[in-house]
Amino acid sequence: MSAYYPMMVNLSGKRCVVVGGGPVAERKTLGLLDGGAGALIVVAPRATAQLEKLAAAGSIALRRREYRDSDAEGAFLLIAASDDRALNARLAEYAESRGILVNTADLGDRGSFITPSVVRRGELVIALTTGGASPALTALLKRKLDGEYGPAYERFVDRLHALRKRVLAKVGDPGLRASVLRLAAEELPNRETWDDFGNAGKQVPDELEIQHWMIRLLEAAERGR
Ligand SMILES: C[C@@]1(CC(=O)O)c2cc3[nH]c(cc4nc(cc5[nH]c(cc(n2)[C@H]1CCC(=O)O)[C@@](C)(CC(=O)O)[C@@H]5CCC(=O)O)C(CC(=O)O)=C4CCC(=O)O)c(CCC(=O)O)c3CC(=O)O
Ligand SMILES: NC(=O)C1=CN([C@@H]2O[C@H](COP(=O)(O)OP(=O)(O)OC[C@H]3O[C@@H](n4cnc5c(N)ncnc54)[C@H](O)[C@@H]3O)[C@@H](O)[C@H]2O)C=CC1
Repeated sequence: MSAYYPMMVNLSGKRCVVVGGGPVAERKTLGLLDGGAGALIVVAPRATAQLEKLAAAGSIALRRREYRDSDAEGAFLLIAASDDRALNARLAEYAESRGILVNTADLGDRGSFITPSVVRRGELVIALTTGGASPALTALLKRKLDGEYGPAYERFVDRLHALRKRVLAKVGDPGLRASVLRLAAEELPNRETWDDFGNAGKQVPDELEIQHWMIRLLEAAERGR
């Protein structure tokens, strides 16, 4: 059993390469795009319709042929998702020897990282894994979290972010600052208000609304001292 260290990696401007073009490669490719991968190359003689669509839209560069080592040149990250076990094993070794982060879809702990399940709500990212013990459980828990943390969280986190910037600029006392920001986070959207909140669209938080929120929270924090 391996122990894993979770990180959130910034992929903007980083070259990422996926080897394979089946449903698994497709899922990993979509995950990389959601994660902001800059230059994304997919290499496979056969690719799913969705991967072909992404190529036609210019979101990925699809090389419709077998993998060659030159494909991995300059890569920051590589995903070995072909159905050729020997190739995936060789890719893991090749990438590791060159300091390229590598994931193997069929040989979990042979790579340098594994891919978690992810629920995204704007800047809120919930990632989970069983470390290879049960990907089926990972997928099940993701569906539960997806229901638990609805679309309203995106706007809520946007507003928390705007509030935090304002509080950091305006409130000098670090203790008071922390109290205000903790109180704000405790105002989680609840099930009754979800729909209103979520359906209000992805508005940019209103300056005045944030200012009023900060004043209300400051008063509550002062009262709590
Ligand atoms: C080690 C790891 C390496 C890696 O891929 O990074 C790995 C390995 C393998 N998966 C296999 C099978 C399945 N994988 C899924 C689903 C997912 N697998 C994912 C990750 C991981 N899979 C990493 C561990 C993560 C963890 O444990 O938490 C998810 C979370 C993320 C993603 O892939 O993007 C994604 C859910 C996405 C979502 O829904 O959000 C399902 C369920 C389904 O399809 O519904 C099944 C069938 C049921 C079952 O087997 O449990 C097999 C056997 C293949 C075979 O039989 O040939 C191997 C090979 C092996 O065990 O070594
Ligand atoms: N990690 C995970 O979540 C899961 C992993 N798997 C494993 O992932 C592997 C891939 O699964 P699928 O996408 O369903 O397979 P698939 O058989 O649908 O697709 C395999 C892809 O690999 C490509 N390929 C084969 N040889 C290649 C080469 N030399 N160079 C470049 N591409 C090549 C094929 O053209 C095809 O696009 C399977 O071997 C399976 O063991 C399966 C299910 C889940």
